[in-house]
Amino acid sequence: MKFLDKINSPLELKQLKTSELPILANEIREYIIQSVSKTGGHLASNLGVVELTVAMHYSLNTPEDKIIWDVGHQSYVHKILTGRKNEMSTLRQLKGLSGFPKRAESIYDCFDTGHSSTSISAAMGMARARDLKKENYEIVAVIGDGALTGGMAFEALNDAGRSNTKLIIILNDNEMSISKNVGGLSKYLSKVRTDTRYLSTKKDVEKILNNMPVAGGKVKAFLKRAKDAVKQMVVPGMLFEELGLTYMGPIDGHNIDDLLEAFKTAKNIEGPLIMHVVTKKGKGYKFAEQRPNEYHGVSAFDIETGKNIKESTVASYSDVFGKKLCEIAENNNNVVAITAAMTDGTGLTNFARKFPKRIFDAGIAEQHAVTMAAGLAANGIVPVVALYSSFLQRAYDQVIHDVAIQNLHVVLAVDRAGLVGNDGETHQGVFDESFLIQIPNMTVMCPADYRELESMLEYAVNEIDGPVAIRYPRGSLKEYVSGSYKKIEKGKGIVAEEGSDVTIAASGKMVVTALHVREILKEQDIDAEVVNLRFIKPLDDNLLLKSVMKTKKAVVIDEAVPWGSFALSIKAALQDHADVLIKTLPDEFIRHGTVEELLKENNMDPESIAYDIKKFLGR
Ligand SMILES: Cc1ncc(C[n+]2csc(CCOP(=O)(O)OP(=O)(O)O)c2C)c(N)n1
Ligand SMILES: CC(=O)[C@@H](O)[C@H](O)COP(=O)(O)O
Ligand SMILES: [Mg+2]
Repeated sequence: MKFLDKINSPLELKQLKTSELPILANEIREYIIQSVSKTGGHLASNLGVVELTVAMHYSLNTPEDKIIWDVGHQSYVHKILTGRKNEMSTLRQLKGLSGFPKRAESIYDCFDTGHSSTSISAAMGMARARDLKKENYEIVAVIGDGALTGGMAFEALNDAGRSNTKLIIILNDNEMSISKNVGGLSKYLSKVRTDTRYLSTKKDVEKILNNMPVAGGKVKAFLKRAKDAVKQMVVPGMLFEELGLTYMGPIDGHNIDDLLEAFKTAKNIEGPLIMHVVTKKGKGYKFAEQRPNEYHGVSAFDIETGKNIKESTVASYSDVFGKKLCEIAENNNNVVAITAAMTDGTGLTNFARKFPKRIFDAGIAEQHAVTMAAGLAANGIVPVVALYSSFLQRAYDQVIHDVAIQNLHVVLAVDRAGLVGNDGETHQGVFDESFLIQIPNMTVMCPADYRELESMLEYAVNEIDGPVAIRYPRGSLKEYVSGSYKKIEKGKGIVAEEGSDVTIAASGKMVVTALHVREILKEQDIDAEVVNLRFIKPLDDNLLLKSVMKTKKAVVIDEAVPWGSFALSIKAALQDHADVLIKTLPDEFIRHGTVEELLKENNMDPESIAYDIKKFLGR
C-alpha cells in the first residue's frame, strides 16, 4: 500500500501532504477490512473513525498530546498509525494485540478502556494533573454518541463545563450505539446534525447579535436575554454551551480537510470544548454500512459475501434466554424486559419485536436500568433486566440500595457470566458472583444447561419473590446435564452423578466440566460424585454435607475470582467434615484469549482439574 507501508508512527504520517491523507485513509480502511475479516473484532466502529483518527494524529503531537478512546473498541486505526499495524493479525488473541487501548501495549495508549463513558472523566483527571504540573499539551477524549448516554459522561461534562480546564472532547456521532442510539440526547443530536436552519442561519444570527449596540442597565439585560434566547433556537450545540463548553460543529467526520481545519481552531480555544463530528458507522464496507449493528462485533467473515466463515447453528445461552422470556411474557402480562443498549447481545431481539411496549432500552446506562427496574417492581410489574456480568458492575449500588434493601422482585439476567475470552480484562464476568452472593435477600442461580436456564427463568419470574439473579455464560452448549430436568426448588442442589471417592461441587457450566473430570477420573479408578449446586445463594449445605459424609473429600470448582466466591463459602462450611480443595481463577485480571485457552492457562480445564484431584487424593 503506497502510503500505509511507509507509516510506522505519526512522525511518518506528518510527512504526507494533506492531499495524500484521503488516499491513506482508503488504504487503512482496506487494511482493516482485510485484517478483521480474518481475526474478527469490532469492525463497523473502526471503519467509521478512519478519517477522524488520521486527522487527529496529523494535527496533534502524540504521544505528548494524549488521546483517550471511550470504550476503545474503535481504536484499531489509532493502533495501525502508532506502530502496531503488523500486529493486527494477532488482534484479541492470546498474547496478541488487545482489542482495546492498553497502556502496557504502547506509549500512545494513555488510558485503558473497555467499558463505556469513562473517557471524559479520565481526560479531566489527566488535564488537571497536567495543569498542576504546569505542563502544556492537548488532552483529547473521543466519545461516541452511544457512550454519551452513559451517566458518567454527563457527570464529567458537568464538571468540565464549570472548570476552565483546556480539554478537547470529540463527540463521534454516528447515530448508533450497537443498535440505533436511543434517548432524548440522540434526538437532540440528530436535530443539530440535520436541521439546515441551524447551519445556514447560525453565522448571520451570531453576526447580528454580536453587532447589536452595547446598551446599559435594563436594556442591556434584556438584549442579553434576547440574544441567548435567539441563540438557543438557532445555534446548534447550545445544550453543551449552556453547560459551559465551547461547541464546534457539526463537522463532516469523513472530510479530512474540514477535520484539520477544526483541529487547528480547537487547539486555539481556551477551556473545555466539544467537537461534534458526524460519521457513518461501517463507512466503506457496504454490508457494515447497511447493517452497522450486525457488523459492530464480528467473527471471521468472507469479505465478498459479508457472511461469517463459521456459521454456528447451535442456539446460544442468550438465544435460549430470549426465547423463554417471550414464552413467559405471553402468559404473564406483568413481565417486561430491560436492556442497557444490548438488545441483540442479550438475546432480546425477538422480545423487542413481539412486545415493543414491554421492553425498555435505557441506553448505556446500567445504573438507570436497575433502578428503573426497582421502580417498576415497586409498582407491581416484574422486570427482567438483561445485563452482561461486567456491565452489571456499573449498577452494584443500585442492586443493593434500590432493589435488595426493599426486597423488590427484580430478575437480573446476568449474561456473559464467567470468562468471555477475547474482550479481555474489562469484560471477563468473574466478579458478579461474589458481589451478588454477599447481598442480603438476593437469590442467585446458575443453570448447568439450557433446560435449567429455562426452568430457572420460569421460577425466577413466576415462583419466587424478592431480588433474584440467574447467571449464564457467553456462547453455546451442546449437551444436557444429568438430572437437569428435575424441578427447581429454592436453595436445593441435585446430585448429577453419584460416586464414593470424592465430591465435586460446581455450578453453571462448571457442572459440565465436573462431569468431564469425573469421566477422566473414572479411567483411573476414582469414583467422583458430582453435585450440581444450581443455587450459589442460598447454598444447599445439607446436600453437600450428605455427600461429604460419604466421600470425606470435596473439591469445589468455580470460574470466578477467589475472594467472595461460593467456593470459599463451601470450604468454610465443610472444613470440619472433610478435606476441601477449591479450584477458582487466580486473584488477578484475566487477559484476552479464547475461553478454552484461558481456562487451560489457569488450570481450570478438565485435564488440569483431574490432575489436581488425583494429587489431592494422594493417588
Ligand atoms: C458500561 C458498558 N456498557 C455496555 C457496553 C457495550 N458496548 C460497547 S460499544 C457500545 C456502543 C457504543 O456506541 P458509541 O459510543 O456510539 O460507539 P460506536 O460503536 O457508535 O462508534 C456498547 C453498548 C460497554 N462497553 N460498557
Ligand atoms: C465493545 C463492547 O463492549 C461490546 O461490543 C462487547 O465486546 C460485546 O461482547 P459480545 O461479543 O460478548 O457480545
Ligand atoms: Mg455511535
